[in-house]
Amino acid sequence: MANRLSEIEGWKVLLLEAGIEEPQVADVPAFAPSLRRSLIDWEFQTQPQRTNCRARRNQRCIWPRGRVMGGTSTINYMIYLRGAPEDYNDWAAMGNPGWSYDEVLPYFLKSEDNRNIYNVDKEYQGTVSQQYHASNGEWTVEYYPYQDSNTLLSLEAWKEMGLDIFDQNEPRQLGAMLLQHSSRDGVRLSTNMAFVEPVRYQRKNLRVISQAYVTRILINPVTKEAYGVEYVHNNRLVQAMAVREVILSAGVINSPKILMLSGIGPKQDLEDLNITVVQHLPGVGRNLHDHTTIDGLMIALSNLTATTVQTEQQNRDIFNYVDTHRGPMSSTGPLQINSFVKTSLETNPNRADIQYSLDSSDVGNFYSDPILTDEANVLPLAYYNGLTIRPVLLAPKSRGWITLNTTHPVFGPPLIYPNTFVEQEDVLRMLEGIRIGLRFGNTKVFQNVGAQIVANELPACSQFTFGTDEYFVCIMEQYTTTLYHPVGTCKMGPGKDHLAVVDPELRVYGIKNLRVIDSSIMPVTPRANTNTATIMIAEKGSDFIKIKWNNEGVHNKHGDQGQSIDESLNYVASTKHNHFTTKYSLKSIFGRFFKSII
Ligand SMILES: Cc1cc2nc3c(=O)[nH]c(=O)nc-3n(C[C@H](O)[C@H](O)[C@H](O)COP(=O)(O)OP(=O)(O)OC[C@H]3O[C@@H](n4cnc5c(N)ncnc54)[C@H](O)[C@@H]3O)c2cc1C
Repeated sequence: MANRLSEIEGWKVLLLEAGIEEPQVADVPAFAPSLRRSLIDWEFQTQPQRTNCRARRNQRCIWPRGRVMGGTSTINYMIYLRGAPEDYNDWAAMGNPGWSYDEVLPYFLKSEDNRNIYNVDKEYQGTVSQQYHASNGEWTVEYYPYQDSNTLLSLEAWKEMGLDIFDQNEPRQLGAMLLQHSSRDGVRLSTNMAFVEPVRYQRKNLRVISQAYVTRILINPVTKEAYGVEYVHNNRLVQAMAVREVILSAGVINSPKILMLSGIGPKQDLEDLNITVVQHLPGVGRNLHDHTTIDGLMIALSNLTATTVQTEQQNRDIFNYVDTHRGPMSSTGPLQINSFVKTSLETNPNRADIQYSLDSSDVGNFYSDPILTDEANVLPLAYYNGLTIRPVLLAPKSRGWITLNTTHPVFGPPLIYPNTFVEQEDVLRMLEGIRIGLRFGNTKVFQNVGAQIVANELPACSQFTFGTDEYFVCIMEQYTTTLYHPVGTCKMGPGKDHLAVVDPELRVYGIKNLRVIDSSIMPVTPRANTNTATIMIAEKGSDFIKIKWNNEGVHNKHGDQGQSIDESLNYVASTKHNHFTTKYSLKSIFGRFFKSII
């Protein structure tokens, strides 16, 4: 958004980010898990519920979100998948003109800088049509430079299961592939590095303030016009005035939170907290859904393919990565293999309802303490002796909600009620997904290298026998986890949809000059990882703004106050990254990483 809007020289753009500058440690693909629960994570947690996360500490699942320049794209796993055409055709059919697949495809292509465009084609024997990829955008997409033997075996195992191998960023979905990622030459490429950094110090009309914590949007209660933002920076409460628009892109948890703090949301909830209601919108914080999965389905690898190595070798790999951006650190291990399958509950014959994600694991650690292992999963993805098979619920029926924390509504985390597995249909789909996952783990490909499914019962489900439906239903309730793709809390929809928060041009209902543009607007989650769709939404959203203001011009109703940035702000721009600015610091990363980040 910041990049696209500051293309217009006559506009001033102020980007406020609560988190710090992007640390260099986030660059390293294999370190992705250790960014969770660090200084650059909001560290949200779900509220205890009967149907999910029961074995987790205090019955709460962790829900990481990036609190850093680049947001969650700086801590995610970089998988580049867009979803199926039907996902977007569904959005359009729900009353959102302009959002069908044919209409959003150009916006996917606009950002894309595919560095393997011809390889993608070759890899899949010429099945990839060039119309589905582009290489002129800012956002680099590539194969990681490194694939270990388990990664390649996993693809073979899916083939043995009868899945076709092809590029799943073309319209077809059911099958498997070696994924491309949002990285450039083996280094993470966040939205910050792709879109903000290249123009940040080049364009005078773009100002970026990190560590600026937005507390509310300023709205005239009479005219219901948004005219600015209030935020805390350097322990001072500051107001920035907007001449044209305020754009909220605080993500699926904090966008609804900031709306509610600004008097926009379910009337009763706001009144309970003595917040003056500016606009009653019952959908704010509702429609929360996610790509849920489980722990506890694991393949133990034999010495033939386990990648665990001595510390000396790890150090060599790190030095090698620093020098070359190659080797085990330059990838996310077996997570590079994706597959989409359908269960018998999916009525559309061409549509996937389960995705499989294959996570590097340490079998001994996991079975000695599955909870702590999940929370403290800081080992690089490159070294493992187990593969966790995660069947992912792509089209969940259950819907949860988010509301303000009554004791600390402004600076405390909002309350997250995910409602995972409340709907029986979700449980049944997951059960089938687990059974397909077991077949995958038992393929000849894995048997031939001495790998096998671990049939140990996890502690909270030890009253059941591994392999029974009862056991797996128990696993769902106790060892729930997620791919961390929550969406939907500021739903886009037509006016007649009582849960809609924004219209199809992403304008907040009932409020002038205020849009929400992030993953929270997705009415239904795409059946794929959500980052690529979020960037598409930002591309499309910025065009809405350009079209509106280029047609209407600016009518500054705020007189002298109407500056896009409060110029009285005594702000000194930081041009340095706070962490790991030298090669040396990366080389000693194991020693220093935890002290500096966590
Ligand atoms: C561990 C993990 C792995 C993932 N892996 C993948 C993957 O491989 N592929 C994929 O496609 N998707 C993945 N995702 C999901 C994907 O990254 C997100 O869906 C996407 O980044 C969401 O973008 P967003 O703009 O909606 O929100 P965010 O990226 O979260 O951006 C919101 C921004 O607003 C800031 N903010 C919030 N509140 C305030 C405030 N009060 N004041 C100022 N600033 C504020 C935040 O700090 C943040 O920078 C993953 C997510 C996680 C957590």
